[in-house]
Amino acid sequence: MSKHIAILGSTGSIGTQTLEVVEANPDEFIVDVLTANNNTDLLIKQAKKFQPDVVVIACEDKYSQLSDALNDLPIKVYAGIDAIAQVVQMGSIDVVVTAMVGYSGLLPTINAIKARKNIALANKETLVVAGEIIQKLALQYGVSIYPVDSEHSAIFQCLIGEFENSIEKIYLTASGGPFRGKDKKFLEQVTCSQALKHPNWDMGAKITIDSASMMNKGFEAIEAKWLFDLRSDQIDVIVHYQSIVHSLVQFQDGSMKAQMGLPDMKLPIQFALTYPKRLKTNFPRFNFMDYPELSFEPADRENFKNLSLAYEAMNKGGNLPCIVNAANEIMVDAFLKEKVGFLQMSDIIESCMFKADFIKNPNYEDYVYTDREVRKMAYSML
Ligand SMILES: NC(=O)C1=CN([C@@H]2O[C@H](COP(=O)(O)OP(=O)(O)OC[C@H]3O[C@@H](n4cnc5c(N)ncnc54)[C@H](OP(=O)(O)O)[C@@H]3O)[C@@H](O)[C@H]2O)C=CC1
Ligand SMILES: CC(=O)[C@@H](O)[C@H](O)COP(=O)(O)O
Ligand SMILES: [Mn+2]
Repeated sequence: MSKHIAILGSTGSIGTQTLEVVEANPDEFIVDVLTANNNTDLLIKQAKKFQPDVVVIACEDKYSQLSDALNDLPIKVYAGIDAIAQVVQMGSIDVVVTAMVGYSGLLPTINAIKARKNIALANKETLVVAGEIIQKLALQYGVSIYPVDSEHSAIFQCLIGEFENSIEKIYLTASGGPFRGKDKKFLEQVTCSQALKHPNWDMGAKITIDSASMMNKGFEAIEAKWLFDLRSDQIDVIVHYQSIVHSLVQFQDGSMKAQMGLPDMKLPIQFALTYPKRLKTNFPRFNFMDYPELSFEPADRENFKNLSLAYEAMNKGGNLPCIVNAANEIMVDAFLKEKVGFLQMSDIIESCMFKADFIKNPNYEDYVYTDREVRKMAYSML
């Protein structure tokens, strides 16, 4: 039977690759919902091709352009962020792919879980901000959260067939980004266009900057804590610049399992949608002779302070990861607009961690409050 899917953020890097997976497997999937923020042109093309029941554009000014373009088709058109948070509850949907970027993914994910939809989770910020709430809800509503992020998909794949939680530790691999091996003197001068050149992955702008600053790996550590129920001392980061080993699990008997392959998000996306089934693909295969050496080195937490800040937030818990996320979203946006330097991003995030109200046991409203206040605070420090 075909799976009915909703893709939140269908016009982005993960969203478009999800649609490539759908197109290659027409018997497996039916697209019920597509959403975007602003990009009406692409959303219209996708709607005409995949004929979903519903499309939503977050930016309300774009509503008439979208609805005019689709008015001869049996597609319902809505606009606004509230509409995105509502459509995930549609009865027909089996799985929601959270491919929106940033904090905007949180409420739709909560609503989808409460409507008993399984989640293919790309939006790591959801777990960074509110991992505890998400995991509690998933348990309460009997929902599965399948990781899309390549490292977490790797760990998930390594855990198949392991029936007891016998994980000693996991190693998240990091490419090191475009500035691997560089010192503070160099990092002080780097530009936005240099930071946007990821060595191995073609991704949206926000995660590409996070990879360059190593905040991405810090967020992935927090994401792993919640997905796999680990303590922070069980989560290590190792730099592996080729991005072939996507992550490793070390078990209590000393055995280690890794998942490998060429860097291509279509595999983790597809597996998140088909688990436990593996579909035949024509994705390019890894050839050992193209990579006679794979290298591993420790992460540089001195020059890339964001990694330490994220671990500090994970260790202290409460709303501190939410504080880091909100400050980071403002900083990445400012860096992309050339309003802040590369190293200043970490300094301002650290100041926000120090100054913002700490809440030990936050509820959803506390996260909303924290996100709003820290955005203002970070913005005022630019
Ligand atoms: N790209 C990758 O390879 C990977 C991405 N991820 C994670 O997946 C998520 C998506 O990343 P990526 O695809 O790279 O991002 P992109 O920037 O490429 O795409 C983001 C998508 O979300 C939409 N969007 C952006 N802001 C909002 C908003 N406020 N409300 C509603 N929709 C919004 C965009 O619409 P529009 O096009 O109209 O702006 C677009 O469809 C992130 O959380 C990222 O960390 C994880 C692992 C790998
Ligand atoms: C593809 C993916 O999962 C990204 O999160 C990737 O891991 C980013 O690369 P870095 O290892 O440089 O952060
Ligand atoms: Mn990743």
